[in-house]
Amino acid sequence: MAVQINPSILSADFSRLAEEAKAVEGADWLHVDVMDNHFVPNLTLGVPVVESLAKATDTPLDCHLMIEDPDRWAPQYIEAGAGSVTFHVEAAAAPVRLAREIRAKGARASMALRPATPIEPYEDLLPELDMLLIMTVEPGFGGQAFLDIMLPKIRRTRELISKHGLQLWLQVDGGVSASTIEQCAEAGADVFVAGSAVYGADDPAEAVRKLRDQAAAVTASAAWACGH
Ligand SMILES: O=C(CO)[C@H](O)[C@H](O)COP(=O)(O)O
Ligand SMILES: [Fe+2]
Repeated sequence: MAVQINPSILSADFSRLAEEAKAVEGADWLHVDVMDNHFVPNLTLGVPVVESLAKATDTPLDCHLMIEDPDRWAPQYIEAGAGSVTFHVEAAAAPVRLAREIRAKGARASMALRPATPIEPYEDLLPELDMLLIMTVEPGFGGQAFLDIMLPKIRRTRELISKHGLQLWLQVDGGVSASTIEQCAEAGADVFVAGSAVYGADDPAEAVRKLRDQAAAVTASAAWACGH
């Protein structure tokens, strides 16, 4: 699979969401951070905004649910138009059932790990997923510094994906920029969320293209990507 860049609208101007979504058309997915002020100490947007965004852009929506009780809420985001739904394993009561339900409703099922959550206990769940998200900041806010202590976890996860011959995508989110994307790609990530690095740029669409070129150049010669 080619590398993918998913701009995060968390760093966009929320009073102009439709325009901001259009400004990154050409990106692979639009990353939508849903926060409930319980799972994380911040509040963003919910189902009605996702429904409006889905109508305002042709870019598919990658909804990152940083909420309690995703088992209850995830299906509503699919009905609102999300093409991919990520729940946090720390918040899910029944992650296998939830992943199966997301897939059954026609969306891509994705599971996220906070920085302190290891991948190893979840090895057997990987075939149930279309994407795994490794957070490279503590979830809750855009514009934080990239946690390079997450690089070994990205590497170990890529090894597990290869060991089981899986096709799932490996996404990183938090502090991804021109200075950090190459390390993530080298470690094995192939889907990159970028908020401030895209919406903080003068030309967001150009920022997406540059990040994609940078990641693709690394992936082309990365050991993990041979035959990818
Ligand atoms: O999930 C998130 C924060 O919890 C955001 O997707 C992430 O922080 C993107 O912003 P930036 O690229 O500026 O770090
Ligand atoms: Fe996110």
